[in-house]
Amino acid sequence: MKETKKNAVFRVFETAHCSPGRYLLGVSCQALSILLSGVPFYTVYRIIRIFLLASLDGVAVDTGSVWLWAWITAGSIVLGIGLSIAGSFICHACAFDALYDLRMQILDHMGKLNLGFYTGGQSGAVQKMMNENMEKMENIIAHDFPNLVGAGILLAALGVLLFSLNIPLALTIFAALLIAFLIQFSAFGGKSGQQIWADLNRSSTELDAAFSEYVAGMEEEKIFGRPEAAARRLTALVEKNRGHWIAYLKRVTPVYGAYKTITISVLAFVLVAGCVLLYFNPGDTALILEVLMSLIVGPAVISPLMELVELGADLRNLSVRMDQVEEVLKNPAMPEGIRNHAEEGTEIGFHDVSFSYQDAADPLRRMALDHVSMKIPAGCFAALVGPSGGGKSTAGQLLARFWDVERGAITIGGQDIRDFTMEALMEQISFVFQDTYIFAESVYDNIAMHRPVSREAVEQAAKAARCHEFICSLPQGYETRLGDGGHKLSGGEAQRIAIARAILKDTPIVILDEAMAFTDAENELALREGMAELLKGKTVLMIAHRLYSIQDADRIFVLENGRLKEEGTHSELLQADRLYAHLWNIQNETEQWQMKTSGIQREGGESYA
Ligand SMILES: Nc1ncnc2c1ncn2[C@@H]1O[C@H](COP(=O)(O)OP(=O)(O)OP(=O)(O)O)[C@@H](O)[C@H]1O
Repeated sequence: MKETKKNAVFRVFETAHCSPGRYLLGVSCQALSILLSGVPFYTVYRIIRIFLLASLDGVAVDTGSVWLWAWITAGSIVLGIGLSIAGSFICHACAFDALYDLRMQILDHMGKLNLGFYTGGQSGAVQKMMNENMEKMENIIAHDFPNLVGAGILLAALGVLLFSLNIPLALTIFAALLIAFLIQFSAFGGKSGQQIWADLNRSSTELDAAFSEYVAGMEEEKIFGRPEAAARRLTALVEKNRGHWIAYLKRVTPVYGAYKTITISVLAFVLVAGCVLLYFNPGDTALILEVLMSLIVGPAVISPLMELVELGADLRNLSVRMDQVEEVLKNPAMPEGIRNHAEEGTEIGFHDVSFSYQDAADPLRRMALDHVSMKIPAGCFAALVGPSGGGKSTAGQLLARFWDVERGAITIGGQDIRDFTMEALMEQISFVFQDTYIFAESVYDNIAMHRPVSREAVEQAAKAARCHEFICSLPQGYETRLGDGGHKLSGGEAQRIAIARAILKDTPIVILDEAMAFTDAENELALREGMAELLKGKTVLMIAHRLYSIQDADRIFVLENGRLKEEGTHSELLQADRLYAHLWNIQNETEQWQMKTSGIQREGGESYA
């Protein structure tokens, strides 16, 4: 059965917990002010009527009544302005409150989601929603919805007035407008109309995505590919989009022209109908006045009707935006435990852990970790190695609860990590990623990460992470602004900032995921010396590709295709002569080959190394 969704405005207020009563008051004020904007049409008619009747009857004009209607006109205008200001103020306040509450809910909820949410594609959608959608929702709630209600009420009131005045004339006005709107709907209605609209939307989205990719991939395309081929692909999409626009315009333009002409010339329809009525009822003074009234009030119907149609589309828009908000809020929050700290040390245990990124029902499901059991004693320097895609990063991320395991358990100090509060877990773990995010803030803030730490502590951590020197050479030293619009760091420099963060955080467990991937040989050596002292006594899980960098590890775990293949020390694993020994030999051969080739080049005197 098709699910019927509640009105989008109700959904906003239901989700955002903002007073619907206050909003209703604001909308009522706005609606009343719009309704009052119709009053002068009636009062002016009454004034003209007084003058016309006096001149037809040859009597003096009833100036008292004229003044009364004039005062009513002025009063309705002043009251309308007052109500409009009050309504607008209340509706804006409600919209800001509602959106503030929605933003806070989303932020709060995002804080409860597993960290894996941020490594997926959804974070981009959330960014878009927080920036673009919220702004547009404010507009719809503060302006469009009150205007829509006001336009509806005004339309109903004018309808009642016109029908009570003269039914054939009222029917003429509404029939003309109905025909105009039916013509307009015909442009988008029907299978072919909807197809044209859907094709245009699809090709525009496709074009946007292609443009972004074209710009983002320009470097690679120029170096490895053929930029002219990429430009041709883009040109084809531009042509396609142009074709859809032409099809759309061919359909819409004549229809829109007819719609506009009919709505604007509603007066002509009233005039024709009025003349016909007067032809059959010559000398009917009341009828003359009714025709006059219809001529004055008729055009007043057009603008609220147009607003109803246009704002209706905006409301559909609000519904789509609310769907996106609800989509994020629907992501289940990660259940947290109640343990505030680890009492039993920092031994890490993987107990028969299985995990997949795909659902159980997915036919392409592949286990990222498959029945993995590992024990890393407290204070141990452990390494995770193995072929690419073996599950090393996944294992590190599961330990920090980026996701929860599907089977088995991960423990710290014998305690399931799911029993800890997230804060308690994060107090035990530091994570240094291969790709480091640098905030658009000062170097100091990027290392301190908004924690109350002294300048000395930050500098000490930077010294240990071998980044103090390059920081001092920056224009404003530790106050230099980094990130977007600021000083750009190299990959290696950014990674050393991340290591400084971890050193400063000083947690008993440190996970290093290819943390030295961007570090050159000289810096890696210096970094190791600096870190050795700081990692002393800590439980370290190092994920590495370069085996020579972990040969001193107390324990090495070798993962392949999500399975733990072997474990031991470097010499034990070499002796076992299995996967690790094989990988070690390949890396050695590669290095010797590199040394040989650079040697040959040097001998030939043509080396650029
Ligand atoms: N966010 C993700 N969504 C879906 N699949 C993923 C995700 N991250 C990793 N995978 C898949 O899970 C498997 C294990 O990946 P993982 O990154 O843990 O391996 P790895 O050993 O760290 O690889 P590498 O050495 O190349 O970094 C791979 O098949 C990978 O394609």
